[in-house]
Amino acid sequence: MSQFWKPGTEKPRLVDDEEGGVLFLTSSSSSGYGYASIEKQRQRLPVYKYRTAILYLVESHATTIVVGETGSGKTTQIPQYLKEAGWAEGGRVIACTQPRRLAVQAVASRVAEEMGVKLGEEVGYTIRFEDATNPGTTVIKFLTDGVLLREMMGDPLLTKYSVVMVDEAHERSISTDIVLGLLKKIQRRRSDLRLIISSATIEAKSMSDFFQPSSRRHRGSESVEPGLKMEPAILSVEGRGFNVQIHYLEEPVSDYVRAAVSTVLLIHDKEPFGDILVFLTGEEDIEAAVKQLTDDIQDRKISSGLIVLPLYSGLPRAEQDLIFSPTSRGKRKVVISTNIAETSLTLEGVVYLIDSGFSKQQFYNPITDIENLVVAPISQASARQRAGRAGRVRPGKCYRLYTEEYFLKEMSAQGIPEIQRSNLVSCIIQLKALGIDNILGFDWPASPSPESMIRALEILYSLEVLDDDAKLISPVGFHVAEIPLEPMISKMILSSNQLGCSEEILTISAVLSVQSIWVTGRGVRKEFDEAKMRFAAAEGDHVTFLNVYKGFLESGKSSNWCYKNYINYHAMKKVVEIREQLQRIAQRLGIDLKSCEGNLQAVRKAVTAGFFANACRLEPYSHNGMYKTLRASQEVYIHPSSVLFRVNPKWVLYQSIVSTDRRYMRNVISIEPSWLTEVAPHFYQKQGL
Ligand SMILES: Nc1ncnc2c1ncn2[C@@H]1O[C@H](COP(=O)(O)OP(=O)(O)OP(=O)(O)O)[C@@H](O)[C@H]1O
Repeated sequence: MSQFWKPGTEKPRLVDDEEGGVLFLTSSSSSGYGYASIEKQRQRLPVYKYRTAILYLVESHATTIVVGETGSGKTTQIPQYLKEAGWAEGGRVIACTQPRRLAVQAVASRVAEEMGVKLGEEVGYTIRFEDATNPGTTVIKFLTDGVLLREMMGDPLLTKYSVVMVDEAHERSISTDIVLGLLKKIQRRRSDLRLIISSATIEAKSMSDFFQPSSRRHRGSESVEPGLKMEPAILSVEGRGFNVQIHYLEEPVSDYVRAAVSTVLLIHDKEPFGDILVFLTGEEDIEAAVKQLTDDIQDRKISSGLIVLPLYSGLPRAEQDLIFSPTSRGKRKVVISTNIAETSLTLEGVVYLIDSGFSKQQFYNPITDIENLVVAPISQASARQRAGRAGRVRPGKCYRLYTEEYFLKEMSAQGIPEIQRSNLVSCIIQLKALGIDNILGFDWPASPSPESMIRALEILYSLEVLDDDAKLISPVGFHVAEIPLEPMISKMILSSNQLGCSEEILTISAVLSVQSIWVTGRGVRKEFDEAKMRFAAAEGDHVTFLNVYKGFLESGKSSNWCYKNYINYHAMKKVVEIREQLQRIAQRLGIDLKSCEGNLQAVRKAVTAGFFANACRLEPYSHNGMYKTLRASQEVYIHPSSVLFRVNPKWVLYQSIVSTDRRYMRNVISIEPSWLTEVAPHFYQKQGL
């Protein structure tokens, strides 16, 4: 297929000679970046001209909102300016949050490099399950907003931080929104705490409205510093790194994976060297693109020089890190990614950017309690962030796989905040653990629907982590809140302690935390089904996972073994990683690490103790495998990927639902109905079961 590219109307902003001319590289390899000293590179970033203004505003205002183009230097420079100005003196720490783990690590290592210090000492980072900081020496700390939220459980006023910078605030992840609401609350108690809210595409006005002091807030303030302004300041950083030329399609395409592959080959044929970053939506279409690209290269007998690298959250760390390795001369790297690379990342060699215009997004319906991950159009703000991954160390080109008219007329300016389209169970338990009892009255930057909140409270109540007054029950509620997984999985882990099967349940929890351990896209369906049958357990998917995990360990964690058995090697390595981390947390919570030695009833009961609310019964006389949920009498079916597909036991539990033509249950296990009343008598009444 061919594409018809036309340059977009976004005016190319030419690089000011003085600002960026010297940085222009003729060398295609990333190693060329070393020509200018790091100090010079820092001074050439647009944000440098605003250094004094930023420091003045932070000094004089409780909250400063910084809006600046992608690549202008907000993330890497502002924390350093603050440190240079003394905000890290006296044992205080400067925090900078990011919505994504990958960005946290990448920016922390860049800042450590710029400061000439070892990562993990003066500059450190913390992400879920990984802490690379030194409490004695770290003064600039990058962390996900989810981790900052967890830190608040131990230190509600965040006393060790002098400044918290919430970066990429436009993303409006659930954690970002909760963090913003809580920081506003903390400010009322700590006027010495400074906030910086930054992004390239944030709606500064609405953010500023959110942080306006209310009279109520003033009354509650304790000893406001003299001269400190509580009204937020807004600073707009003008200028960008390098020009990124935007190209749109003349006609829409229906198959964006195919279009992305063709565009990669087109660039490789026609354009000078420079790496390519492609944004697709998820593991399946990324792996499909990797395969198509590899096949096309072979068919066309191109002496390729192309190094194709997938990037998604399900990949183990070592594989993800390959995207940062420098490209050797004569080679071209193609990174095919989900939106985990959308914000804050600088991949030095990237010159060309291909944007499919889609991402996978969560949509939750509180009435049916069904959460769907669907492929949906991105917003203009996301498209700008994606384009901003090029043009960071040299000029770039961005190919949008949609028309300009579509960008201007169909794409929304900003996405819907995650809090308004997600299940709130995890979010509410965290707020409760922080002592926020009046959830409905919480000051949200964007309010979630009352239905979602009520549904989440109901689920937490049924899990027996909240009492009749909707307060966390000690200690179980606090333990569930402490395990960084969805509360139903956490509850299952805690229950495994009494049932003597924590070893097995930790494995199951780790598998439930990755997307899928099966490789479905390869070869013939029949072969895949046969491979799966080698591990299949009559009890269902959870027990099957135990068999796969055992086989993987016995094979010496062999990739070959995975390949032969249609098992996703990357996912299995991730399972091993997550399991190790969960084991440490379980020990900290006093859970005995014990195996039930094949007593599968204990394992199934522990799963029931977490997921009892997702119980379903096969409809009597059903010929097509129709189940009804016990809770809402919803019609559901076992997903074809489950080992219980067509087996249809009478009583089952599921982990999640995916809706396509029907509502399908994923990760299904058979149970005895009597266990429901045994583990959750408060939830199920004996009658009728
Ligand atoms: N790892 C790196 N290698 C080389 N240059 C880098 C690296 N990280 C950052 N830079 C340089 O610093 C510039 C500023 O990056 P920074 O992440 O601070 O920008 P930003 O304004 O926060 O952008 P964004 O909103 O896209 O995150 C980049 O455009 C690039 O020139």
